[in-house]
Amino acid sequence: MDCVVQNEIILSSLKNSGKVAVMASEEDDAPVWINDDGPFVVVTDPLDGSRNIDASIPTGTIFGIYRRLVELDHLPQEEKATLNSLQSGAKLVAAGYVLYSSATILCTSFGSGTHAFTLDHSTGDFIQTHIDIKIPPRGQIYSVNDARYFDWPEGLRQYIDTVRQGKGRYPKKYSARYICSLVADFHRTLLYGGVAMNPRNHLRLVYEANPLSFLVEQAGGRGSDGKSRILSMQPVKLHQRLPLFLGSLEDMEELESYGDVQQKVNPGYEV
Ligand SMILES: O=P(O)(O)OC[C@H]1O[C@](O)(COP(=O)(O)O)[C@@H](O)[C@@H]1O
Repeated sequence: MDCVVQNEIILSSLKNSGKVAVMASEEDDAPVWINDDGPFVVVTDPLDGSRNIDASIPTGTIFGIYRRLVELDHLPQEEKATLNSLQSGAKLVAAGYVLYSSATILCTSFGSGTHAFTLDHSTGDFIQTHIDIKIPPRGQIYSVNDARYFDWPEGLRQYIDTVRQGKGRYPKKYSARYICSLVADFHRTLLYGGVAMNPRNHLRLVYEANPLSFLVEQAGGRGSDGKSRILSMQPVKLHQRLPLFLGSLEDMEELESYGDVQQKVNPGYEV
């Protein structure tokens, strides 16, 4: 499986559903208009963490669902496809991800809690295994690529140095976990608590940050760019990138209290 094939599979399923007006994918430069009468708009990162595939490290699919904006129906196709896909995360009606790991897990929210389902390979059904997930208010894990430590701003360095030593608001030493596969790092954070972050302008607002922020908020946590709530942002470009911090409420509050946590230096690491 690769990103291109996965993108095609998702597009073809959405076409067959008859329910989708437009699909915007991280893999495509522009959104694809599917059906004038489709009530929904789908944004997706079809295969996140794809650099991990050859090493059999977990990967995932992320998606968000909006209603089609009928007031835009009169516009040319290209324009309405883009504007429908640029809705603020506050307007999501559903979001989710599929984690491909030791189990295949579909985690989703329709706006009343976050729930997870595990694939039963013998029947092909997804069985509800995690009802109304609540992220612990405080975790003891931080998840970040800390090879970038010397490119971080002072606030972020101080935060990590502090929790590592157990000198923060929670008087225990934190542990580091970083799979470098956003869905997997997020899934662990949702279940165990703590904070998962990528402080540089790397992850996408539309395809990654909004859907995962919706899920974490529905589970009682917070998604921010280090300063502001992700779901309150108005995307201006489809492939807009930003720093992303997702996690337990208390950990997020503590992290944001350091103020200066967004990495400004972004040399474009080639790994
Ligand atoms: O190189 P970094 O900053 O650690 O970024 C790793 C992150 O990038 C991703 O691989 C996504 O990047 P791509 O969209 O370029 O594949 C995430 O899965 C992962 O969390």
